Amino acid sequence: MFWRCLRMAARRAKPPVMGPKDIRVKICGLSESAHIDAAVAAGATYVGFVFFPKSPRNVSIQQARSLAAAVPPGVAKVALVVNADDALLDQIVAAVPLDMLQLHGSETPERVAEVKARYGLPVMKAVGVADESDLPQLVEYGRVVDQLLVDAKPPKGADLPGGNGLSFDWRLIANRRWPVPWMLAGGLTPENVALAIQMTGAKQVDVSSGVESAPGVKDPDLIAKLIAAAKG
Ligand SMILES: O=C(O)c1ccccc1NCC(=O)[C@H](O)[C@H](O)COP(=O)(O)O
Repeated sequence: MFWRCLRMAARRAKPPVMGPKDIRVKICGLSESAHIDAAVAAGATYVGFVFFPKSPRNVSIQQARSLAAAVPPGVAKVALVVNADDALLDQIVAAVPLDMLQLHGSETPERVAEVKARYGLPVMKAVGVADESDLPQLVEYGRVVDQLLVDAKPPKGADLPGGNGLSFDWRLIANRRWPVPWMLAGGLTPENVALAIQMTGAKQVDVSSGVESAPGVKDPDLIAKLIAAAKG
């Protein structure tokens, strides 16, 4: 009896531990259903569609609509936009069944709040990090968003505000925490993702060019390798 009570107390005292397999992965910039299938089969939690004409990963609203139909329940469909106005967002949200909006431009906290209220969808805001001075923005946006995307800051004059395959110094965010869930992004690959998770404590990662064989061309093997490496 004594030992049974002791065992039960020990079990109760154990805090729930998040194992490496619980790491959530978002594969961003998908434009072919075979690649969505590969991401889903490998255990992706989120798939992202890019609506940004300058991007090699850009999809039309009709394309995204049919890609979204191939995503099984339980995998979140994310629309990525850059400084989109209401007219564009209205069209995307009306046509594509979505679980989240990702704002990847210079949207202000006020605009983020407006988008959240207008569409009633969870909003993730990307914040570019290059050095210590970029960190206060994460606190500011953390007050209005549902999730933060902690991404590498694009180089000056870059065509794309994200998806550049560049990392930032992960030591900058080691042991930092924000009041909302967050994803680590920027230059993650099957080779470095485990170290990035270990150094930053990220529980979610977002990857685009690190699982491509050429800009905009996803590689199913790299998708599987990346997700396996992230989940330990
Ligand atoms: O991926 C794009 O082409 C893109 C275009 C415009 C804005 C954002 C874009 N990508 C944002 C993402 O969510 C990427 O997954 C994130 O920046 C990481 O990219 P990468 O370093 O290529 O893994």
